Amino acid sequence: MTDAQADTANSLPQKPGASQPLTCDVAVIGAGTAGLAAERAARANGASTLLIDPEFIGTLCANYGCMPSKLLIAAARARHQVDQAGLFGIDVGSVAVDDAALLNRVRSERDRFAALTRDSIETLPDGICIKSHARFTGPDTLVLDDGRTVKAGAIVIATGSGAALPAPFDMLGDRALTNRSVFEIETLPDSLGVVGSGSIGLELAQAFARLGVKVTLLDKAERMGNVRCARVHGALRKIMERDMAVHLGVDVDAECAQSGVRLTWSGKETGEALVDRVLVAVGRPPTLEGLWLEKAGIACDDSGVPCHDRATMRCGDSAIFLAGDVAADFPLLHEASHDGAIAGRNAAALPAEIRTERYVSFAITFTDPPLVSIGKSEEHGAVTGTTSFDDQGRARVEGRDEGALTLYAAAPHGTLIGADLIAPAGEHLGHILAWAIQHKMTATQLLQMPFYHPTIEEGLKKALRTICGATPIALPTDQDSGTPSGG
Ligand SMILES: Cc1cc2nc3c(=O)[nH]c(=O)nc-3n(C[C@H](O)[C@H](O)[C@H](O)COP(=O)(O)OP(=O)(O)OC[C@H]3O[C@@H](n4cnc5c(N)ncnc54)[C@H](O)[C@@H]3O)c2cc1C
Ligand SMILES: NC(=O)c1ccc[n+]([C@@H]2O[C@H](COP(=O)([O-])OP(=O)(O)OC[C@H]3O[C@@H](n4cnc5c(N)ncnc54)[C@H](O)[C@@H]3O)[C@@H](O)[C@H]2O)c1
Repeated sequence: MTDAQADTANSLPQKPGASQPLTCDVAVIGAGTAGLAAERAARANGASTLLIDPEFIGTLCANYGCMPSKLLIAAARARHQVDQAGLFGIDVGSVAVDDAALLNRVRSERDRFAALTRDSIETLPDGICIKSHARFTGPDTLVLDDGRTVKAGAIVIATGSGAALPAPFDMLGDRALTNRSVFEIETLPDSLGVVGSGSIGLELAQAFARLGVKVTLLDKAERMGNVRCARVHGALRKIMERDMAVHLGVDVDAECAQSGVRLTWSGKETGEALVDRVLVAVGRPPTLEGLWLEKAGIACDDSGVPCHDRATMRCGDSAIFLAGDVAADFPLLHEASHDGAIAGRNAAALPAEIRTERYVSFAITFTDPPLVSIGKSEEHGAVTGTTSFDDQGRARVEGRDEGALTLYAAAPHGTLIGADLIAPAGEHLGHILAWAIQHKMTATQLLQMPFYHPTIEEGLKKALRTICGATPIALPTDQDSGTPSGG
């Protein structure tokens, strides 16, 4: 325990009756997506539960994450479609964005989603929710803000993650935005620096740019979005650069200047830009501080995250489990909710162990077109098949003919193991491929499925045929090997 933590421990107020510990089979720390799922699963499996959270404001997803970001992206898409109308011979005249109306819709819909999440918390049985932080005082005991203690048969840590705000961005005051403040702005800035081209940076940089903001996107890495395939990254870069300036492989410095921020960068290139605000999207470390984990008696990895088994979410042979972003495995919504279900079920079942096979890894970044990464890649000794959407039939019809796809398959049978793509309807192609990969389908088996014409899905055929051609398994012989117009 640090001195500061010891001080906090000593100063925790004592509630009358604090000497009587609260007891339960499973205590869950954090009422976000993962924690709510863990509590539900533990209770459904017969455990008595306590759910501890200092706020109970609903989830990160609803308040500051998935939902407000998709609402802003939806507004940007509406504006972009209007901008594209000329391609189809439709003259819409001049376009004006009403900042206040646009941002109010983002916030009011966001508030509605958050209220729905809070409503679901309201329906939990009486006595389960405790409004407090929780800190470990031992492997099976917690202390609350008011000094009460909790003794639990098992404990699930589901405390999520928080936006990193490293130097020099921490000195910019409210000129630096993170995912918590960016949806609160009253007007769109004229210019915006976006530092970090992970999912948050890519999605919001493109949305703001398409709403008319002059965006400069910077990353210390040479590839945006951690994209594995050079072809797909090339297509992503071309798409992003259409709307903004992109500088990769650079160290970024920032200082307050005039009423905005001066950004300077060096490395692969040097440059500077004066921007109104900076969105800092350089990662989200797990929320572990203040949990007094050192008292929990569990081993942690080099970055301080408790070592855990993804099949059970259990930390070693302790009665402590992880769920959601705090586990730092795949900080995504569907994984947080799956983690929670697995952790809650196993926590209730202790000492029995129920192992779950995890989903194939699957991430969609909601750029336009969407960027998708699934499963394993070439690095794992795969056969590859590629497709370009630059002249694909249906994509061309829609005026959305850009993008690239790389499929990875294992020799000798052409079993699909992964994919990288940026493509129109990418989120739907991604689901088809993720489901096929999860079911261990081969390229031949997927080719034996009906493909409607003309669709974006037809774009998959070329990549699948290349993989079939590279394996001893022949192309399906009862099928036409030609390509329909634009297919
Ligand atoms: C801008 C943005 C966009 C995103 N978009 C997507 C998307 O489109 N698709 C997708 O799949 N994922 C997306 N994500 C990721 C997704 O939102 C997260 O993976 C998911 O919400 C994590 O859920 P969680 O339960 O782990 O965390 P949270 O929902 O943050 O829950 C953690 C809870 O722990 C509580 N807590 C913290 N410390 C303590 C303590 N000491 N004691 C008690 N309680 C504590 C907090 O109050 C909080 O309620 C996005 C994230 C961001 C930031
Ligand atoms: N559509 C989605 O599913 C979605 C959307 C948004 C966020 N998320 C989740 O939220 C998580 C966090 O998102 P994120 O975009 O903040 O993090 P990230 O880890 O995905 O990307 C961070 C980026 O910042 C760069 N970076 C780090 N430090 C830097 C520095 N000092 N200067 C310049 N660049 C720097 C990194 O190279 C990296 O490209 C993601 O991992 C993702 O799981 C998901």
